[in-house]
Formats: sequence, structure tokens, C-alpha cells
Amino acid sequence: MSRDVSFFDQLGRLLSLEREAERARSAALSERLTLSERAEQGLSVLDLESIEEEVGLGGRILITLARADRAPFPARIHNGDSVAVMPRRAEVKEPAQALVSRATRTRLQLAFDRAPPPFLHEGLLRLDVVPNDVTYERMRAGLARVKALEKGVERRRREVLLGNEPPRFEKPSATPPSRPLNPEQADAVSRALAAEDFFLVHGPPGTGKSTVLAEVAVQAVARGERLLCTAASNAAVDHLLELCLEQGLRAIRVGHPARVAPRFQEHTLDIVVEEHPDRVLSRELFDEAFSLFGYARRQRTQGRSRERFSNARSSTAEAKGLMDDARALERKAVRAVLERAQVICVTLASLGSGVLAHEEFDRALIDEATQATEPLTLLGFLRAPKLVLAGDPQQLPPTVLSQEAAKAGLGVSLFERLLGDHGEGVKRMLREQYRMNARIMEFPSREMYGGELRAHESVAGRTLAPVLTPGVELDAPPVLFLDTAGKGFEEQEEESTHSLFNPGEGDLIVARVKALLAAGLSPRELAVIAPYSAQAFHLRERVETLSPDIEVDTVDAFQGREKDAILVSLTRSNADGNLGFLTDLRRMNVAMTRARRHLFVVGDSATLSAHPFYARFIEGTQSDGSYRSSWEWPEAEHSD
Ligand SMILES: Nc1ncnc2c1ncn2[C@@H]1O[C@H](COP(=O)(O)OP(=O)(O)OP(=O)(O)O)[C@@H](O)[C@H]1O
Repeated sequence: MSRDVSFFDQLGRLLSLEREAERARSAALSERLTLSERAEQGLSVLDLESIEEEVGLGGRILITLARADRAPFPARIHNGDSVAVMPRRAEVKEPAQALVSRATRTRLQLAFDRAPPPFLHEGLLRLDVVPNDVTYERMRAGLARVKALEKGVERRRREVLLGNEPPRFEKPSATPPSRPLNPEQADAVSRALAAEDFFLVHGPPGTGKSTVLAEVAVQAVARGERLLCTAASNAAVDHLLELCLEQGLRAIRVGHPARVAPRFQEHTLDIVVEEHPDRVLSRELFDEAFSLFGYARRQRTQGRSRERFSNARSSTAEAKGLMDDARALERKAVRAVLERAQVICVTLASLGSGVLAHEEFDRALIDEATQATEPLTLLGFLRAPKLVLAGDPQQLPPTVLSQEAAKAGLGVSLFERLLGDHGEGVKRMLREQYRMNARIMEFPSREMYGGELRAHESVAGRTLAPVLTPGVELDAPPVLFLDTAGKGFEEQEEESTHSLFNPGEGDLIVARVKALLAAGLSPRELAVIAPYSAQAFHLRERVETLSPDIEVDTVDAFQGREKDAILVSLTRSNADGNLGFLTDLRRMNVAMTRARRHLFVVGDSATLSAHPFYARFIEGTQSDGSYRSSWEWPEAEHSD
């Protein structure tokens, strides 16, 4: 399909729609809620005071807040959230913006990039969790830059991107891989390395698409290339970082330490920079500046005299000068660390952050590329002449709030669009999977991947028995469908969110959790997932009391993860055969491909059979002994 550059303007318009939708949602929420309701929902915290101040990594100012009565916070505030802080009662023009760097039950440590305004130290405060606009600005600027690629090679890149010119490939070289790869993986690696523009790695669940990217990284670094490893989510970037480190590459993780998993913090730019001699020096200067700021504050607050004010003014000026020197030294240290790295790992959204503003790479590897919108992925495109995108268009697409924007194209990832524009020749599908028992794999393989998946011999026969207490008897075949038809377990709607839940299915899930734990399954190897957030929420409340280590979440949140046993509550049960967004089969594909040894699905066949996909799934379980009716299900009696 041929396009002209107005395509990027169209994407810009869709971004505006999406931003409006996000604003409208948060405005509707604020409007509906009084301040105390906001506080109850965990969107605001009131009556805070600052109780500690220190200088943290990268010269950030860390201020710890606690409630004046030291009461615990609601559970909603997480590390990495953006927040705005303002006086509890007075009006201020500009609330102070910060990120939550450590959230505990009674304390919130906030990281400020600049010295926060004085009101933070004066009296009671209010904190609001705020949606973050920065990424929109970066995507918009990115679109403008791509559109403006006019000259020579750059123009050609843009034309390939638009689907007007074919991508080019060098002759693949036959470098032996650094680890054993299956034939499709080896082919994907060599074609990705041969790509002069881009290549797509299609990785169905558990087929090692991250492994392929890591191998591309090893070989590209061996050729002397400088690499960018990126993805939309922090978890995916952390995973790439882990694989690169395992391969012995010098990789640096750029990102706010609050958003990086704790075990990778020692590889974050902020922490590595701490060791650099220039940074040691800058720390001393920051300390000095802070004591001067403190002195100035005391001078100002201890009474009014001309001398005190003038002392305060000159100390503040001196402190500001020291801060400037300290920052310059710190920038030098950062440059030195980045230059030494072979691989930089960072989320797409953080690529636009100050420290990386001028970094260029030889190649960008983008994981989970089918979960990122095109404008977001283009931020990676802008940093490297060659791209490798890994993803799976049969799993969930990017989350887009505005239905209109999603339909008009924002819901289509760059991966999918390039595949549509250039055809199958620009992609390699991986076919051997290293996660699921063959029976668990069979149905999604047939429905979503043309029956082409293979289970590697190390996983094909895996069952639950070896991870349970020896000798325990439990009815747990690889796939088990528990049918609630005729039980009257109707779905219900939660008033405040309009999301659905189903207490009857909840009872059966809770009973299954108890049975699996009693049989000796580790709670860390068990997860409960539901398509609807209300069902996930209700289940979490009940399952958490059985063990805090069992994860309970929505299907969408569980994409990319795996566990030995996965329990799925399909939730829908109504007289009209209405399946809502269960008809997005990509969501079901994700739900059904998370389990290694045991996939337990509860649902109402009378409702589900209205859709041929579910009808075929249920028939399959009936024909091979994986079907149970809840009328004759022993655990149903122990569900309280
Ligand atoms: N050729 C191989 N031989 C043996 N094991 C492999 C091979 N390739 C991948 N694996 C294993 O398969 C598992 C999944 O690999 P990886 O995390 O790369 O998959 P993925 O496709 O990115 O997964 P997901 O679907 O969760 O995104 C890992 O445990 C990995 O070590």
C-alpha cells in the first residue's frame, strides 16, 4: 500500500483523540468524586507532612512524606507513579511534580528533579496521583521528525516506513550462534542481522523471541555495533537487560530507579554513575549546596533583619552556583558511563529523557512491539537506522482508550502495519515453544497459529504431578474446563466501574486454589486471571487471604508472564449469549497460553457456546476427558 507523509499527521490526530480520551476519563473520575472520595479511592492523599529530606541518586531530592496521624495509605500508590504535591488548604499556582521512589504502608518517598518549593516544608500537604503528559509530547515531536526526514538516505528510510519502497537485506552471514538455537530462531537471527532497514520476529507464546533478540545483540556487538534494547514496558526492558547481561554484554539500564525491578538496580545508569570519580566529586558539591540552602532557609525564618536577608540571598546564590558545577560534573560522569556501554536498555517513552537526548545507535531491538502504538515505536525508529521488532500480532494489541482512535489505526502496532504493507517476506515466525505442555498448546496453536506450533520435548509432557507433594491425588490434567451451565451463576455489574464479576465462578476458583495449595503447589507457581478487572479485584480480595504470593490479575496485565498453574475465570454468564470483549480472541489466546503444566478454565458453556471459538474449545475438552461439570465437581462443596 502506498502512503504519503500525511499519514503521520493522521497519527498525530489520533494521538490527540487518545489524549482527550485520557483527560476526559480522569476528569470524569475527579468530577464524580469529592476530595474525600478521591482520598478513599487512593487518587489523593490528604494531611501529609514531610518528615525527611536527603539527596538521592543523580542529585534528585528525596523527600519522605507521612500522614500527620501516621495512618497507613491506601494501596493504590505505587513506586514510579507521577504525583503532584500542594498545600492541603492554600491554593498554589503550580503544584510540585515528583515521582514516587519508595511507597511503604505509612511513608511515601518522593523524588524531585529540582529543589521543591518551600511549601513542602511548611504545614500539611495534599498529594494527587496525576496522569503523565510527557510521553504524548515526545510522540508528537517524534512524528514531526519522522515526517521531516527528507534528504537522501533518510528519505529512503521514511519511504520504507511508509510502505512505498521495499526493505533491503544484505547477504546473511553464517556466524555460529553463541547458544543452541532451533532452526527458525537461527534463521530469524541471521535475517535480522542482514536487515538494512527492519525485520520482524513473530514469536508466539514461549517461543523465545527475547532469546532471539539477545542473540542478535551478541552478534551485533561482536561486529562492533552500538545497540538500543527497548520496549513499551519496564518489565520487557528489564527482561532484555537480563538476557544481555547473561550473555556477558556491557549493558546499562536507563530509567528512573523507582521503575526498574530491584534486582537490576545495580545496572541502572544512576547507580553505575555513582561510582564514577566525577560523580563522587559532584556529590560533595551537592551536599555543600544543600547545607547552604538550609542555612539560607534558617536565616529567612529566624526573624526579619536586613543582614539575615542579605545572608540568605548570598548563600542561595552560592548554593545555586555549586549546584550548577555539580550538575556539569555529573553530566560528564553520565557521558563516560554511556560511552562505555555496548547496549543501552530503556523504555520507548524514556528514550526522550534528557540523558539520552543525543544518543544514536547502530541498531534498535524492540521487544513486545505488537503491544506498542506506532507513534511510540517510532521513537525507537528515530534512534537507529536498522530495526528488529519482535512481537506477536495474535496477542493483545496496544491499549488505546479512545475507541475512535483505535478503530482509525492507533490500535495497529508498527509491527502489524509493516507486515501488512510489506508482506510475509519481512518476518520470521518462531514455531517451537518452551513453555506449555503439548495439550495446553494444541488449542491455541490450531486456532491462532494455523496449527504450526511445536512443543519442545523438554516441555511437551510436563504435568503438575512432579511439582506437588509426592503421592497426592489430584484431578489436574493439563487442561481442565469446569462448566457452570445451569448453576445460575449469573454475571453481575459493578456499579462504580461497570466492570463485570461473577461470585459463583469466584467460589469455584477459590476452592481450586485451596485444593492446589493443599496438594503442595507453591503459591508462587499459581496465578488467577480474569478478563474483567472487577472479577480480578473480587478474586484478589479472597485469594490474598489464602496466600499473598498468589498473583491475581487481569489477562491484559498478565501478558508476557507464565506460571505452572493458571486458573482462568471467564466471568460471562447471561441468557443472551453476550460475550463482550471475550470475542477479542487475542485476549483469550493470552489467557490460554500462560500455563506450563495446568490450565484450569471456569465458564458457562451455555453462554460461551454462542461463539464458535469457545464452542470448539469446549468440544475439545469433552472429547479428550478434560471436561468437568460443576454439578459433579467435588471441590464445589468446599468453596466457602
Ligand atoms: N533454542 C532454545 N532451546 C532451549 N530453550 C530455549 C530456546 N529458546 C528459548 N528457550 C527458553 O524458552 C523460554 C522462553 O524464552 P523467551 O523468554 O525468550 O520467550 P518469549 O517468546 O520472549 O516469551 P513470551 O511469550 O513470554 O514473550 C526461556 O526459558 C528460554 O530460555
